[in-house]
Amino acid sequence: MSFIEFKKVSKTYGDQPVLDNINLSVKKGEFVTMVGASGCGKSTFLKMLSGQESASKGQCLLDGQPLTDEPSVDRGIVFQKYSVFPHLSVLDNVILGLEFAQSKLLARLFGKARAQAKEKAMNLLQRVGLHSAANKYPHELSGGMQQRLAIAQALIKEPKILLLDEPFGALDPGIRADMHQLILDLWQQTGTTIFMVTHDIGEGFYLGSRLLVFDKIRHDPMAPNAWGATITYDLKLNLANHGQLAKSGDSAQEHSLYNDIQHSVHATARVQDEAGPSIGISTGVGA
Ligand SMILES: Nc1ncnc2c1ncn2[C@@H]1O[C@H](COP(=O)(O)OP(=O)(O)OP(=O)(O)O)[C@@H](O)[C@H]1O
Repeated sequence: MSFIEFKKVSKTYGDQPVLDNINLSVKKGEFVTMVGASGCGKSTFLKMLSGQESASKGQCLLDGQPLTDEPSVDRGIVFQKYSVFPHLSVLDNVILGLEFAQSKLLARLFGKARAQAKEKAMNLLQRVGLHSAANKYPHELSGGMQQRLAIAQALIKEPKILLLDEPFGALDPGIRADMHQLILDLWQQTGTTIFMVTHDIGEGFYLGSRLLVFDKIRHDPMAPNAWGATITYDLKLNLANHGQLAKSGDSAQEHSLYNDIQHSVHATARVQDEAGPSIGISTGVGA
């Protein structure tokens, strides 16, 4: 049975279609990266996975059950902009993740439960390279450190799914490379299923075990918002090369797909920006 399944899912906001006929089946432990032109519904898709938004049509299933629209410890979320609490220390930010999960009423743990939470949080801070900053406050951290903290905060609950919305988009290239290694290490250690939105197609190829492209297959230049996007490419990436692709020089096939995807995403972005006649329609390529 699939771990996550979307069956004929569509999403509209008011009368604006955003996503159309999404069909997807994901197994436990996949690392799914998602790319697409700005505004084509990638964050909306993540919000449906997180339960913040529900489908307008179709079914979203987790372990065969409809996804609930309540925040759940099943799902940890990290956004592009640092989503940590400024008035709490690094350590308390991570412990808070557990407090919310374990003590829903008070969001506080006491005594032995807090001591255990502290030990678990320190272990995780060690794994993300922040243990020596445990008593600092977020404003004392660099951007990369704040994203490490946000990832630790999401992972402390041992979520079944980690949702990442452009988590490295605001970071310098050198720090991004460190974060790539960190997220690949954590993925391999935890076996968590990851969905990650990125604007960087190369990052999508580099990190993912599977890459989804969201794009519109129908465009009306006079009404750029008339149609929603769907999944136009669903690529299983070469696991033998996983994490090495960008370094080792891509395989010819993946290189050519990279170019096709870049072309179609840019064409859609151009149509949306200009609402002009230069239209690129992507042809779907199955995995
Ligand atoms: N809560 C909402 N109410 C109404 N419209 C919304 C809402 N959230 C998103 N939209 C619209 O849905 C469309 C898709 O937005 P979404 O943020 O999912 O796109 P995206 O692909 O993640 O974009 P970006 O890459 O720029 O972050 C946009 O036209 C946006 O304006």
